[in-house]
Amino acid sequence: MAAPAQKPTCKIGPSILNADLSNLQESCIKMMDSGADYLHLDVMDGHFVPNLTFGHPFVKCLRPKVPEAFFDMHMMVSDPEKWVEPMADAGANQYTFHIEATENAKALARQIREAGMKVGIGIKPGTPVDVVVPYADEADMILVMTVEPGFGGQKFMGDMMSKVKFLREKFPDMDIEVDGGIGPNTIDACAEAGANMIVSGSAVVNAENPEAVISLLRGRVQNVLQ
Ligand SMILES: O=C(CO)[C@@H](O)[C@H](O)COP(=O)(O)O
Ligand SMILES: [Fe+2]
Repeated sequence: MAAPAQKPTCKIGPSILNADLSNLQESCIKMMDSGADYLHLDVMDGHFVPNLTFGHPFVKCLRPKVPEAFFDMHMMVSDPEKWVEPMADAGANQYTFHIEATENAKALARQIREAGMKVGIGIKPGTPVDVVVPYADEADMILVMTVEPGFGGQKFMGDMMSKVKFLREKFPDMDIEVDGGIGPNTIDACAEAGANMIVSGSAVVNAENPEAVISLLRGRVQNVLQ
């Protein structure tokens, strides 16, 4: 029997993309100590997006340094099928692939679940939201990108909020994540549209007081969820 549906709760997941890359362990620990609910780890392959970050060997080294953290892998890669088992083995908790990167989203979702991870499905700004609907049953979370994937520190695309609203109306119990350009000035639009998983990179990582920013973001989302 399927588990009973649970109302989505607010979760704040810092992206460490714009942190000091030579000291990611410390940045991750700092984010968790500042009240992060999870860590959003951006994997880029230089092909699906025009930038390179890190892969499963890095995740495997990071895992024991932040053993309690939930790792949400944002896989901006062209062959998402290829890295499922290595990421699971490295200690990833959720594997978010892009719908644009696979020809068989259903099979990929099954592969991820069989590997013991939660399933996230992401859409780029140019992808219509209805593309993801047939796969929603297979997913724990849908990610609506609010910037073109590839780089941190970009400008928030407010016109993506219509996608979030559409998904929230259709799937009241689903985790809906937004990612890109989110901080104190853009959180209200995300919260009002119905997002409950909030990725924030530069606004949190570059803040003098990351704890205060995380708490502000959480407060704004919780106000709407209540
Ligand atoms: O996936 C991406 C970019 O491709 C994001 O996770 C960004 O890294 C978030 O950073 P900010 O836009 O919040 O600075
Ligand atoms: Fe991301």
